[in-house]
Amino acid sequence: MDSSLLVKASIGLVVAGTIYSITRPSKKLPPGPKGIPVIGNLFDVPLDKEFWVTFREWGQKWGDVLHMRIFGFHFIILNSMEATKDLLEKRGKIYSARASLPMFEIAEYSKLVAFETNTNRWSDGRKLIMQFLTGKELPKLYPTIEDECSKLPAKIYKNPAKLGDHLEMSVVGIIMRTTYGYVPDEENDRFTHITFKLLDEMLVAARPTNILNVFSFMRYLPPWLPGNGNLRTALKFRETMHAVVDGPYEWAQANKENPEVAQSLCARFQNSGLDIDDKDLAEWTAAVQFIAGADTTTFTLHAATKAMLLNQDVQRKAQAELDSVLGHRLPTMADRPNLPYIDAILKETSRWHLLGPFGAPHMVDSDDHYKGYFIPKGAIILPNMGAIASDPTVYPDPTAFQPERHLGEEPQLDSGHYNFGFGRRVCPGKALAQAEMFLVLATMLKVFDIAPWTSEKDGVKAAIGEARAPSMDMPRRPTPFECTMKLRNESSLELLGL
Ligand code: HEM
Repeated sequence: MDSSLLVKASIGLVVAGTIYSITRPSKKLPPGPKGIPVIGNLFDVPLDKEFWVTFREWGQKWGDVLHMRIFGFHFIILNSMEATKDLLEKRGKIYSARASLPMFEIAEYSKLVAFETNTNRWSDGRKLIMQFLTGKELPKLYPTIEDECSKLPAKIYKNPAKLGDHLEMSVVGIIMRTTYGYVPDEENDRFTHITFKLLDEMLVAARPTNILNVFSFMRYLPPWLPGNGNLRTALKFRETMHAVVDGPYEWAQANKENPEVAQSLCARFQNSGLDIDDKDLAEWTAAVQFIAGADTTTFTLHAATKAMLLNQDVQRKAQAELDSVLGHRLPTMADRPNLPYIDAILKETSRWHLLGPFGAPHMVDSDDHYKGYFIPKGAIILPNMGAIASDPTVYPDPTAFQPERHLGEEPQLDSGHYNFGFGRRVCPGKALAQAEMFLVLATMLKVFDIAPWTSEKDGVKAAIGEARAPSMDMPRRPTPFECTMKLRNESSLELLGL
C-alpha cells in the first residue's frame, strides 16, 4: 500500500474527527442549580415561595433557559416569551406531547383531549372543538351566553353573599347548555356536583408525591397489596371519570327531541363530517368542555371582581364606558366592539392574576438543541408565565393594574398570547372563554358597584378566593377577598328583570 496514501488518509481522519467534535451538537444541558445525586434539585425549590418566583430568580443568575432534574425527570424552564415561542410554537411538532402520569392513565384522564399525548385521537378531538368553538360557529352560542348573563343580576341581588357561586353557575350553565342542551339546577345539580368532584380528584392524582407516579411499576401489582393505596385510589377516581363522561351524554341521548339538545355541541360532534362516527370520541370531547372550561373561566371572573374592588377608579371608568354605549339596558355580545375597556380589563386581569404560572406543561418527544444546549427527549417544558407577566421590560410598572396598557396605538403584550398556552396545544376554548367573560363582567358592572366590605354596616358580605400554598396547580383562585354588591342606582332595579 502507498504509504503517502496512508498518511493522507490518517490526516483526513484527524481533520474530519476534529471538525466533527467542534460541530457535533453538545450534550451540555441548560444551566441551573447543581442538585445532588439521585434526587436532583428537589431541595433547591423552596416550598414557602411561589415556584415561578424562584425560577425567575434563577433566570436572573443563569439566563432565560434553565434546567432542573427531580429524580429521573428533566425540566426545562423558559423564562422569556422569546424562548417559549421558539420551542413551543416554532418547534411545536416535537414540543406538543404531554407527560404521562401513571395515576392519570389508570383513572383514564389521559383519554381527555387536554391530557392525551399527541395521538390521532387527540388531534381529532381538538379538530371537533375548534370546528364548533371558533370562527363563524362561535356566534351560534351567543344566545345561550346572553340568556345566562341576563339572569345574573337578579341572582346577585337576591343573594349577594353567594356572588362567587353565581359567577360559577353562570359559567357552568353556559357550558352545560351549549354542550348538552342541559340546564343545570342552581343548587346541588347532579352532573355539576360529580364534575367538581372529578376536578378535586384530578388535583390529588397529579401530586408528584404519589408513590405510583414515581414508581409506575406499582400499577402492575395487585391493588389490595399493602402500600399500593394509590392504585386503589386511581381505580376509584376512574369511576368518577366515567360518571362524568357518561351521565350528561346519556341524558342528552334520552332527550334528543328537545330543541336545545338537538342544537348542542354534543349532537353536532356526532354529525361533524369529520372522519368520526366514534361515540367514544364525541362523548369524551363533550366532557372536556366542563373539565377544562369551568374553573378556568370562573376563577378569572373572581379575579376580575377582586381587581375591580381594589381599583375603584378602573371600575368607574368601565361603568362610564358601559353607560355611554348602552344607555339604560344590559349589554349583549353585539356591544363588544364598542366596549374595548371591558376587554382590556380582562386582558389585564389575566396578566395580574396568573391562572397557572406554568400553564399546562408540554413534553418534548425527541432530543433537541437550543441556544447551544441539549434538551433531552422526555423533558417537561415549563414556560414561566409568571416571569413573562412581571417582566418590567415588557410591562412597565408590572405590579400596577392598568387596563390602559392594552389599549392605544402601541398596546403592551396581550396576556392572551401566553395565558391560553402555546402552539399545537393552545386552548381551543379561548374565544368562547373570552366571549363569556366579557359579557358576565359587563353585565355585572352595568348593574352593580363592587364595593369594599369591612363590617355589616357596608351590606351583605361576599367572600371569594382561597388561601393556598405555593404550587404548580392550574387553575388557581385569587387569594381571599371580601366585597359587597350595591345596586348602582334606583333605576338599576329595572335591569334585574324581576
Ligand atoms: C379563562 C379561561 C381559560 C383559560 C385561561 C384557559 C387556559 C388553557 C391553557 C393554559 C391550556 C393549556 C395549553 C397548552 O398546553 O399550551 C388550555 C388547554 C385547553 N383548554 Fe383552556 N382555558 C380556558 C377556558 C377554556 C374553555 C372555556 C374551554 C372549552 C370550552 C377550554 C378547553 C381547553 C382544552 C380542551 C384544552 C386542551 C388542549 C390540548 O391539550 O390540546 N378552555 N386552556
